[in-house]
Amino acid sequence: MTTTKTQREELLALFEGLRVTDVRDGMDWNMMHHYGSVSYDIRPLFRTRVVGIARTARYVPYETFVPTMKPEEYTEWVRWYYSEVCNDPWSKDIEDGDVIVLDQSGVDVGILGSNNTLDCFSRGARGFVTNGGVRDTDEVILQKIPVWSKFISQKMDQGRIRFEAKDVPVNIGGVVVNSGDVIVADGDGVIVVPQGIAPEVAKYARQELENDKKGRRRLYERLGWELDETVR
Ligand SMILES: O=C([O-])CC(=O)C(=O)O
Ligand SMILES: [Mg+2]
Repeated sequence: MTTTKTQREELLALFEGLRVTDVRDGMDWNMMHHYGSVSYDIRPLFRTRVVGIARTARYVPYETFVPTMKPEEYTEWVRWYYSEVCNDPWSKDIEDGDVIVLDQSGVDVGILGSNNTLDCFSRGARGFVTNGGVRDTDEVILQKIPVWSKFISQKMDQGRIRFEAKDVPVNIGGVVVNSGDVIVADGDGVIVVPQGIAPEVAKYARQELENDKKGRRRLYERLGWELDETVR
């Protein structure tokens, strides 16, 4: 995994402005046709784009039952659960430019919400990808926090899911994501680029973007349209 701040900035600069489709093409140009595209059922909560470096964590189903208790005892139990069982030790590691990638093992909870996404965002995270759910979505959208998820879930974590490991390989929509991989995400979904091939992928992705711009610029001119930033 890239460690220095400068190396991270250089890596991210290679992908700045590239679309998911350009990066898809750049992977193809490197004979990676089989790899990188996260399943199309993992979608953005709203139209936005992000380029970042993956920071992964895995969560698994909670195996234990919830003891019977009174509502006034439940508040304390939930506090314990979030601090000891479904915690997020990876959040202390967040660096500028991270995309948080969570595997929630198919559990129907909103592991991401209005609070924890904003907290991570304030620490430098640029966006979030989960193969599970997000909740509090009206506020997440209002706060403009980029999230790609499989579904929206109303449910909290306690009694349902627990933290298992951080910085481990995770399977997100059929792609193994490692901490340090490059993540590009936009309205077309999410693509993952293994760090080792990132410069070669970015080079041919850039070629595809420039060809697309050139072609569409000619069509804009034929149509008498004003040129916008997507063709300049
Ligand atoms: O509690 C959670 O795990 C997610 C959530 O609702 C929030 O952060 O607002
Ligand atoms: Mg919440």
